[in-house]
Amino acid sequence: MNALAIDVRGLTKRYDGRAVVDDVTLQVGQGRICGFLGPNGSGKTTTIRMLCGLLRPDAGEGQCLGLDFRREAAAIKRQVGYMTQKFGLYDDLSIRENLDFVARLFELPQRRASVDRALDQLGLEARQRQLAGTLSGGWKQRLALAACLIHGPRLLLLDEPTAGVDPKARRDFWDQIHRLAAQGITVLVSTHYMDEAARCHDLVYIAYGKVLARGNEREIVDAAGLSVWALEGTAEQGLSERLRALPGVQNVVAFGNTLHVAGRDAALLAQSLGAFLGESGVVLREARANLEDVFISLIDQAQDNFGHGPHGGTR
Ligand SMILES: Nc1ncnc2c1ncn2[C@@H]1O[C@H](COP(=O)(O)OP(=O)(O)OP(=O)(O)O)[C@@H](O)[C@H]1O
Repeated sequence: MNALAIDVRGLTKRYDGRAVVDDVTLQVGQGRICGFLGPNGSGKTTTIRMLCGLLRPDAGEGQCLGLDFRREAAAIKRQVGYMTQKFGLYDDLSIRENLDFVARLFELPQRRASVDRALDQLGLEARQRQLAGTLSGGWKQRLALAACLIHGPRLLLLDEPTAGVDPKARRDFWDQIHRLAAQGITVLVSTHYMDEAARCHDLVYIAYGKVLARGNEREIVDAAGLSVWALEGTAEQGLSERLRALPGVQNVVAFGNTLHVAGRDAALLAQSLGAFLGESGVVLREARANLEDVFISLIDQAQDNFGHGPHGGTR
């Protein structure tokens, strides 16, 4: 691995005695794109805010950009671009005015040149006079990214940067992220989109504040040891529930017209499905687990281990 841009251990944050980030270790190599995944309320934003010094951790040690992330938070902030979940720029200022405002906040010595560079980098020159409030979601995200980049950060912390953005704009955004990483900028990006997870070099999956999986896509899928069968082209009512009730079936996920039936005990799963097939006449084929199968299985397991709520979130 390259030099580490993020290297923290034991990161912990408690609210009202409850650890919402619990002993998290995070290492991201310089110039890498690390996807940060997990259900709603799993602790991604809290982790990101601790890394850039906006929130004080209750425990944890380590370095961000070679600086002690607890003691040297001010110096880290100057080298980090943080894109929050919510668009935080001024709707009634133009693109250029917004970028100029951010450049002033950073007290950049050559403000005009910095703004011009950011406009050029993100392809925003032609729209520079347009009011931010009139931009579509995709262009707003582009402007937000330009604002993050204006002070020349070495690390980008992006919190669900493409939520609600259409596929073409998301693809453009990710092409830009890859161009930045190729220049040596490190990116930690939270996302709920599996296609975006697949575009990251490394992934970290967190639930209930704990890291449940890490590695690249292949490593995570292999480590999960999930056996998956695909059932195609059936729209039978209630089939998912019947499959879910079989011994050895951990989860059933619909992908369009295909159902993925997954379990950890391959032999038991095959046996159950074999018996079920005989009855129903349904055709199954063995499939390779994908990231979504694995993450759904991980969150189900996490709910058994330390969750209390119903499926779908940890809040
Ligand atoms: N200031 C706070 N006071 C109390 N609880 C908080 C506070 N901030 C966050 N939490 C709780 O901490 C947990 C983690 O929240 P966080 O926003 O980090 O999750 P997340 O993974 O970013 O979620 P999402 O994907 O929905 O953005 C949640 O249960 C949240 O309600």
